Amino acid sequence: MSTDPILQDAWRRLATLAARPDAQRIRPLFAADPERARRFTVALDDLTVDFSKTSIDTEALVALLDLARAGGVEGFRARLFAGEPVNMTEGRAAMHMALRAPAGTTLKATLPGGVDDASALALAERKRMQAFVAQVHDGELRGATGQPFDTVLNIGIGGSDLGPRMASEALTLAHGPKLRARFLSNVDGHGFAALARELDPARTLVLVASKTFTTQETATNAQAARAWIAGALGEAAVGSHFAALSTNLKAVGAFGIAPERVFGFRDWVGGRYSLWSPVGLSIALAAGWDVFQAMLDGGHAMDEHFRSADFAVNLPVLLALVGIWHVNALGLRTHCVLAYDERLRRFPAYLQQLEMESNGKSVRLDGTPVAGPTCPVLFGEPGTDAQHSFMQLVHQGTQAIPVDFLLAARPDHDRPDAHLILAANAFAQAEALLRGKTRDEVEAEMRAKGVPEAEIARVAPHRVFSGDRPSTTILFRRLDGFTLGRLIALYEHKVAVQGALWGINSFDQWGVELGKLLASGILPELKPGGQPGTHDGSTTALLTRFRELRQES
Ligand SMILES: O=P(O)(O)OC[C@H]1O[C@](O)(CO)[C@@H](O)[C@@H]1O
Repeated sequence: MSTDPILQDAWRRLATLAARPDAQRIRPLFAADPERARRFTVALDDLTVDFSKTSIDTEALVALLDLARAGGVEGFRARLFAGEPVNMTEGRAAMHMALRAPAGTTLKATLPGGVDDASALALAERKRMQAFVAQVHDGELRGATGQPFDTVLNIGIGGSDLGPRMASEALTLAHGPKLRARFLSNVDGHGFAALARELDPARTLVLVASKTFTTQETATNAQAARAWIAGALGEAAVGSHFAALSTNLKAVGAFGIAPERVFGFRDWVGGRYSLWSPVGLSIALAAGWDVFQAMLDGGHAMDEHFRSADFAVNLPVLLALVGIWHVNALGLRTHCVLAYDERLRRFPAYLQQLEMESNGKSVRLDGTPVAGPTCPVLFGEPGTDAQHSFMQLVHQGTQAIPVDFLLAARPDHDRPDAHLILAANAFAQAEALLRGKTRDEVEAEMRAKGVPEAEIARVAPHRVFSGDRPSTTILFRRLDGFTLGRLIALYEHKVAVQGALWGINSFDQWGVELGKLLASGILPELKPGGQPGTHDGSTTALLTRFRELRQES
């Protein structure tokens, strides 16, 4: 818990406002203020964020903005962009902004061993990537048999998979890819088996994406792909079918990938922020360089906005504060993201890592426990699919779940009727969450249909919607590279602002380590002749049963 009295006051003020009897009501706020929608909507060009369908009123907004100031968000933002080691447990900067900065920018980044000219390094590597992409697209770079590549297979996991997978899908679904992209993340061999059935090794370019190049899943899958290429085309073919995206050039060399096929980056890029780095090569190969560059430009535009806009109109800051209101003031511990856009179907999966790996923490920078909740559990699916699965719970479950709705005004297909149906559903869901349906309305509706009174009494309670369920709508003109870049950077900075306010380090991920360590101990026990180790009773019994089941014919 912070000891700063101004900050403590700011948190207390928020708690007081949240304790008001109507703190979760939203409809009365619209009734009281005809200008509410306008006053609680902020835009950056076409990118429009409407948080009027939350229970944040003027007082709460003032208190939240005060909290942002008292919580040192300005200072944090300055340290972030100055390349200071904001990732204090690893002594590193979080300078992913340098990866999308245009030529002429000077962004530095602290590493454990010194300071990097981050934007210059990023630009140099981007030029190499661009040349590589052009060579693949032009057919200058081909597979060992002389055939041009028709598929890029990205092997990576976590940030080395989720961002590239999400973005390449988002940017190619409308018009088709320049090069088909496939992704292999899970160490489960079924994934590779399915890809090996589908892909032609002679026409597949394999990218091994791993920041550390030590990740077990990626190493296992990369070896499988290597054996697959070598088995089909001969050992000598391997070199022309592989490239690597990593910070660990030594380990890449040991794997046997030639330096000219290695695209590097530095430790000031966190895994979940790496899609802007060479880890995004599959995006550029699939969607084209211009689209990838537009995504970088969009990310940079959001950086500039975040860096310079007053907090009252600063989209990442406001999105962060809306989340703080829900999580800390109102105690809502889940968050749903519904992109009404098939192209963004992997966006919630991507955000799960961005938000939960960044802010799923319970210890403050100074090592003391946090005073309240931090990152909510995030989930989502594309709309309208979500409406036919979990939206029942969002409308009528026992707790309010704040929702982010995302929607493009213009589709990139030629069926405007379908897009209008999609859009109508997005708006209707947000409206239904807000408006709800009273018992009186339900009964009147049933009566008008001639339903008998006994039946009305029996069923009506089940058809009531409480309403006053919060949502934020993010509306934009089109989902192109630029807008996708803006959206991703919007959420990145939102997460960073929340982390700063919670007083935690958003840029490390120690919570993934223990499971990795235990898995490496269990693996030899599972191998033939392996000796059972010391575990809790449940794990010992499960390991025994697993071995028995494997032996049964
Ligand atoms: O790119 P790497 O080093 O293979 O790591 C993959 C992922 O593993 C993690 O370190 C933790 O699971 C993520 O943060 C990262 O994105």
